[in-house]
Amino acid sequence: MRRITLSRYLIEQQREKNHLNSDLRLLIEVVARACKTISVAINKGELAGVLGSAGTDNVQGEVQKKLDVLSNEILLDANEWGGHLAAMASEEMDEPHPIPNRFPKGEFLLVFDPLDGSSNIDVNMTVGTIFSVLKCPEGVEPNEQAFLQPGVKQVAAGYALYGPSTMLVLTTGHGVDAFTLDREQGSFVLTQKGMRIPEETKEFAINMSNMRFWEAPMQRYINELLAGKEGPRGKDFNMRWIASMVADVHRIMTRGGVFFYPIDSKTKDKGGKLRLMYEANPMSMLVEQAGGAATNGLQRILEIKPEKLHQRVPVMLGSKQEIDLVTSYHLESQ
Ligand SMILES: O=P(O)(O)OC[C@H]1O[C@](O)(COP(=O)(O)O)[C@@H](O)[C@@H]1O
Ligand SMILES: [Mg+2]
Ligand SMILES: [Mg+2]
Repeated sequence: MRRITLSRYLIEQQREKNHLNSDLRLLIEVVARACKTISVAINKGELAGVLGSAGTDNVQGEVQKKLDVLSNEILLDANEWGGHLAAMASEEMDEPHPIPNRFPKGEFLLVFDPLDGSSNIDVNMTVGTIFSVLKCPEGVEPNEQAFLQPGVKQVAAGYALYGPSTMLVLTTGHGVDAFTLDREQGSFVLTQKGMRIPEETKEFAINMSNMRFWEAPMQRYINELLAGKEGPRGKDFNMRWIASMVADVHRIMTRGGVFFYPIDSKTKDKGGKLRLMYEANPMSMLVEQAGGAATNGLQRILEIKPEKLHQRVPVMLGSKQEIDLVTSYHLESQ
């Protein structure tokens, strides 16, 4: 089989298809390299002393794990000096991180959730990194305002999955391709071209322990799934919940399904649990590029105009038929 490394793939995407320019190519290569470094640290686990809490809180008021902080630093260090970025923003930092003056600057803005699924770290379960790329509007300072663009403006998005094997799943707006890390060679190799999410599914992912806190349309939808063959849906559904969005979304990208983090009475004041810029937007771009759908219950996530960097949103994404149905329940109840 012809082995296509990520480097070769990106050069071909640039040269033959004109899907990206050399700065975006460099950016993706650098992010991929940083993800390899994060993967090595996660793989060593306790041996590298990277497990456990860092003893600090992030801007979201969440306890930071050592790996949250380390992954954030790895992504910042790797991306500062290449000349491809104007600034970076991260779930783990209060403010955007401008490129220091000693380095050249570029046209792109990089946004990331350095370590997703933090509660899985200490139990040796799958976690990931999520990233999104925007263009810095011309003549605009790369401050918070520059980042507040709807998800439709993303020029690339992807995630690294640190599971039994490490994978990189990527879109530059022309479908979704997946790469697997060959640890001996140290390179990501193309292993799946054109990932597609089937329109129909019998599998859903949601944290059911929050059911009593959900709003009526979400309760109605899930109750109908739980009613199985005898209920209005006329079929039995299966459930999975890994509590790492990257892992749950990767399963959906691979074999279909739906993922929900709806608004509930516990998170209503904050607007939801998951973050629009770091989690919802990049995942929605990937899901739509693979033929699925992503809404906040009322509208396409990618069309939401962010009001602040750390904004949170309800998230419903995956197989199109299910997302259309659950969205229609929310719209009806308006
Ligand atoms: O613990 P819960 O409520 O099931 O939430 C799990 C969700 O929280 C997250 O872990 C949030 O991400 P972070 O680990 O980056 O904060 C998602 O990956 C996941 O889907
Ligand atoms: Mg996350
Ligand atoms: Mg995180």
